[in-house]
Amino acid sequence: MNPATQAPANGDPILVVRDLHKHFGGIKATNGVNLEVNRREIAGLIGPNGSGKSTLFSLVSGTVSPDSGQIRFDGHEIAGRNAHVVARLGLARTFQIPALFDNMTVTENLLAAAAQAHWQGARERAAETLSLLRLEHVADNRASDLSGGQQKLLEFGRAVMRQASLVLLDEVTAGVHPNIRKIILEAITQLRGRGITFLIIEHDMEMVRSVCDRIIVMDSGRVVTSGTFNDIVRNSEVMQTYLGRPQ
Ligand SMILES: Nc1ncnc2c1ncn2[C@@H]1O[C@H](COP(=O)(O)OP(=O)(O)OP(=O)(O)O)[C@@H](O)[C@H]1O
Repeated sequence: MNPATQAPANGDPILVVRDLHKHFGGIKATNGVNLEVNRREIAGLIGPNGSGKSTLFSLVSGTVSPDSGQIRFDGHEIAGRNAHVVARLGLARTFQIPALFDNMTVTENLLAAAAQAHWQGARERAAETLSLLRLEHVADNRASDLSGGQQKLLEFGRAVMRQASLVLLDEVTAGVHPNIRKIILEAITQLRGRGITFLIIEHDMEMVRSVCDRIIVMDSGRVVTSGTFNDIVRNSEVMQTYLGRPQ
């Protein structure tokens, strides 16, 4: 059985995005995005390169301000709010290129993430996170000495340390060894069991199939459809849009 189906989403949206626009010069990076993510859902966000997925993450997490539109997170209107405010409300994101403190150890990187959010119980949580992500053996290594895959694990761990209710993962398994990908997939499923919601940008359709309850498809700055993996695969127009262009 697909472990991702053990804790179904309950239909209560934690994130609602309405008519979200952002342009960079003449490029409409998001051009009227509408989407919802339900509590405890693992939602996949797919689409061709340049379709606006990372920009959407930046708009939702507050590192970029929208030109117009609404973003409602856990009952709060957050469009244009500062990233620190959004993080404090319980939203965490990872970046495609891990944003680590290179000269600090793995444990220190985890503790630093907690210091930015919830310090209480941070040492215990760091130990749990090291165990969840099988990073105990490198706990005292500097982040810069880790492999690329381990750095991705640590980036994920830093999001976990923030005790967020919604975690946005930007290609967290891209280019990692299959063993590390398995650790990440198991951790996502386990954390969802504890009530955390995930929105995941992912190009790897096998990863999407194995972990996501629902897939949201973007193209040219808009959401074009959403559905289960089987719905999406059956939709030949979407598959052509997604697979018919260079990735
Ligand atoms: N800071 C920026 N300045 C100028 N253009 C930008 C900026 N950020 C994004 N864009 C442009 O906006 C469009 C959407 O980019 P975005 O990175 O959101 O797409 P994406 O779907 O995440 O792509 P990928 O899968 O390659 O990461 C692209 O044309 C991109 O070049």
